[in-house]
Amino acid sequence: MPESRRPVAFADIDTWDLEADVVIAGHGIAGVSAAIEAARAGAEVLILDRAGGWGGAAALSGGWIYLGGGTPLQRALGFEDSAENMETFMTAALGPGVDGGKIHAYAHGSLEHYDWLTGCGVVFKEEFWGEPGWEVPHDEGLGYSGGENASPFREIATPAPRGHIPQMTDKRTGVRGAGYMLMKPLVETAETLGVRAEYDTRAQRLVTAADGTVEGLVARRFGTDVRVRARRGVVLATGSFAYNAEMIEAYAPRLIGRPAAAIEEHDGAGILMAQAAGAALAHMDATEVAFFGDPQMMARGILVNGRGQRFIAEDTYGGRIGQAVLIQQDNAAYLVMDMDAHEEALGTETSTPYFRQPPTWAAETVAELESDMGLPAGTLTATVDAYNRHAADGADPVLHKKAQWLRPLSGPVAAWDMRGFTAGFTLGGLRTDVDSRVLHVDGAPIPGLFAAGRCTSGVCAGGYASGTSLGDGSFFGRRAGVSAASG
Ligand SMILES: Cc1cc2nc3c(=O)[nH]c(=O)nc-3n(C[C@H](O)[C@H](O)[C@H](O)COP(=O)(O)OP(=O)(O)OC[C@H]3O[C@@H](n4cnc5c(N)ncnc54)[C@H](O)[C@@H]3O)c2cc1C
Repeated sequence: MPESRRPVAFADIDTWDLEADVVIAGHGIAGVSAAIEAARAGAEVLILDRAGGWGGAAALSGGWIYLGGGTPLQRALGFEDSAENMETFMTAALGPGVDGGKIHAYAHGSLEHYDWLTGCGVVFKEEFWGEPGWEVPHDEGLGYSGGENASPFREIATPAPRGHIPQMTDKRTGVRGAGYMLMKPLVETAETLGVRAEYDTRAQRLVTAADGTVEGLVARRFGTDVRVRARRGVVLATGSFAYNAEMIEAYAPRLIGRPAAAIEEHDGAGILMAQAAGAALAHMDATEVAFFGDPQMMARGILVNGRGQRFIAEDTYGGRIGQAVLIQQDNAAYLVMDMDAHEEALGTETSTPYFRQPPTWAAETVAELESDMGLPAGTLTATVDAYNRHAADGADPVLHKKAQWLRPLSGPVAAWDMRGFTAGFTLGGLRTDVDSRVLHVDGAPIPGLFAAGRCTSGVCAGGYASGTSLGDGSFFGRRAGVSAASG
């Protein structure tokens, strides 16, 4: 029998085990941001987490947080940006079907959000990393993180790097990574404000009054029910459903067997609890998709599909490549490079040296390579012929890779079999308004219920840029805290 998610009737509870004005389920990025703002608004705040401590996926993460509009860091490093420019990029890159109100609020609130983060003690080092990469190799504070400077977005909006990375020392993911360096000052800020936390406490069901108002929740701790009263509001901040196999099958089946950049605690609990109280959902099919390739190599080569054809500008954001491979190319991709390009790539710095594996095939000619790869005769050769003809003129009229990466392939060539090299996490979830109120299927807010982070549908409706999860989790987490505190 699956555990019940149905709301418990408020009238049936006589005694409460824990009590606060605002009760938050989940002590990751959305939860801690909600806690700080609720406490600052004068509420007594209690955070519950099913894990043994704070942090969630956020503390293990790469720490990229999407900020722009001309932040002090962008300006100090010589980059022009505006809220309008940021909004244009986000609308184009994170759709189709973005929530225009959320993107507008996010882009226009970004400067203030930057100040809020640094005011809580988050440090961004004044150094830019401009090479292709998944993460910065050192402690640089700014980088491109969503294909802003690659086709098609560089033609749609003025390119500006918006991936802000909290400074780390002696980088060690999960201990001294940038995600940890984002979470630590926020948690310390919450503690200073008197926010309490209870761990090993798993929120299971909401408690609702007869009129549907959320009055608290029931959690499980070591096999026992814990009844938690929320005098002003409950905030759900429990993360994605990447590790709920049934939900993945139902909503985002391309991710079956390939969860990544998520934690096992992301089992969709917050979504299910709220759904059982009538909450609406949005973009449940949307997924972030990482691609296990080295960006320094990909930019210098060509990526082809199972028909030997190019399908994306190879110098774009790796997450955009991942989505294209998994969703449009049946999870099949091959990287093709000549020897010179390969050697040049190996001479560069990367944060992902483990993606630099030896090639699967190597041959003297493209025709031989094509045959070794089992591609239909004439397909890869036609692709390379066309690529080379235009690359010789410094152009890529097919996919618009930037001129700096264009060079005809010549001499011995090699290919990497990258079929199935994708994994990711879910972006869909509860439908919330710009004030992080959870919306009922009838469109009205559910009284007393708020949510943020990956258990909601945030700024990403389809596309993704690194930093938008920590970004919208913290931005709309804050709003959830303010709304919940105002009762
Ligand atoms: C290796 C890695 C790298 C990443 N890199 C980046 C990056 O650079 N930039 C970026 O934007 N994103 C990145 N992400 C993704 C990002 O970390 C998450 O999407 C983000 O943390 C989601 O925020 P959240 O608050 O919704 O969830 P979390 O930060 O995971 O917090 C959710 C919390 O809820 C708790 N919880 C779950 N269920 C319950 C329950 N029933 N009751 C009580 N508590 C519960 C969990 O234990 C967890 O502590 C990365 C993730 C990983 C793992």
